[in-house]
Amino acid sequence: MKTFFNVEDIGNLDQALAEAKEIKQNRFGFQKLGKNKTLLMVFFNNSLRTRLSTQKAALNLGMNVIVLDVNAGAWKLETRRGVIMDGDKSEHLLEAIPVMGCYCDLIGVRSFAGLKDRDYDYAETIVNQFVQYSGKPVFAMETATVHPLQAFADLITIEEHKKSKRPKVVMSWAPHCRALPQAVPDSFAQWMNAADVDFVITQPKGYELDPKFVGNAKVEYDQKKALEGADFVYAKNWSCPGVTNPADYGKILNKDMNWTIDKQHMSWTNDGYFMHCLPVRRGLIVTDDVIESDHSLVIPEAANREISAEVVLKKLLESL
Ligand SMILES: NCCC[C@H](NC(=O)CCC(=O)O)C(=O)O
Ligand SMILES: NC(=O)OP(=O)(O)O
Repeated sequence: MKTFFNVEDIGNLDQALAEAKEIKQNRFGFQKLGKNKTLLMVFFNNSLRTRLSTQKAALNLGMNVIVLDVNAGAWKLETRRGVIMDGDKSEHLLEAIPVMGCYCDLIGVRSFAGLKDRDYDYAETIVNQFVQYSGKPVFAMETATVHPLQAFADLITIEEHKKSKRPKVVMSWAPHCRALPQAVPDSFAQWMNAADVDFVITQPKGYELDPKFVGNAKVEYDQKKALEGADFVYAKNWSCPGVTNPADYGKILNKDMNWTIDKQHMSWTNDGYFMHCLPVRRGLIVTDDVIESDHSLVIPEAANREISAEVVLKKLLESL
């Protein structure tokens, strides 16, 4: 595996899940693979889980790890080409990327959508420059449109908790006070479409995700109908993806608190589990009683981030 952005990159999904199970039982079994290899993690945005779990996974594999927080100590980076750099940006991304590539063997990049220019975000402009100019394998730690380490960890968690061969998984939009990217729901949809689950997306009108991620998923605008019989409820906010109206890209169109996942919402499910990638805003996305209940999987999901990252790093190391 030379890059990790989409579900296809991991190869056969059943095999990847089997590998995750094996690694979970023996996380230090491949220490030789990472010896004298360096992972560079580049963060343009905040992180708790991705930062810690990916670093832990690399250490499990015997790797060395360097972390760069671009906004805390590095030179401010210019990303546009053809500009006179007489502002506050001291260095161009086109020099910074190959320089970063000199010091490592693998690069993880976190660079969220700016939510201002849909074409710029959906072309994955920043991360593709890392792929093109770093000379090293690059993987997503949440980019403008994908967060595959999260989706893979979520799938592992569903596999561990499912009570039927083909569970019903419902991804529900929920309200939020800030405009959030679509990377988490995009990737979750992509991975659920590839997995052996009955997948439904529910959202208010105007929040339709990009068709390339929705694929053949069922879209149900009535949240109650969608949640009926659900085995897993995957809550997430996202801002307007601008599919039906490009001018609305990145906007908050709706803050309807009837979409907040509370006890009543969970009572419509098949004794379902609650899931969220975290960080989560209580009172907006989910109520305290639901996230604290014994049917909340938010901590096991976060724990499985170490496992998804280890499988991915192992595959990238094997291809060096
Ligand atoms: N990596 C997990 C989610 C990251 C991001 N959430 C956020 O920015 C939440 C910030 C806040 O609640 O203020 C998102 O939705 O893509
Ligand atoms: N779920 C997730 O990616 O969390 P962080 O943003 O804290 O890394």
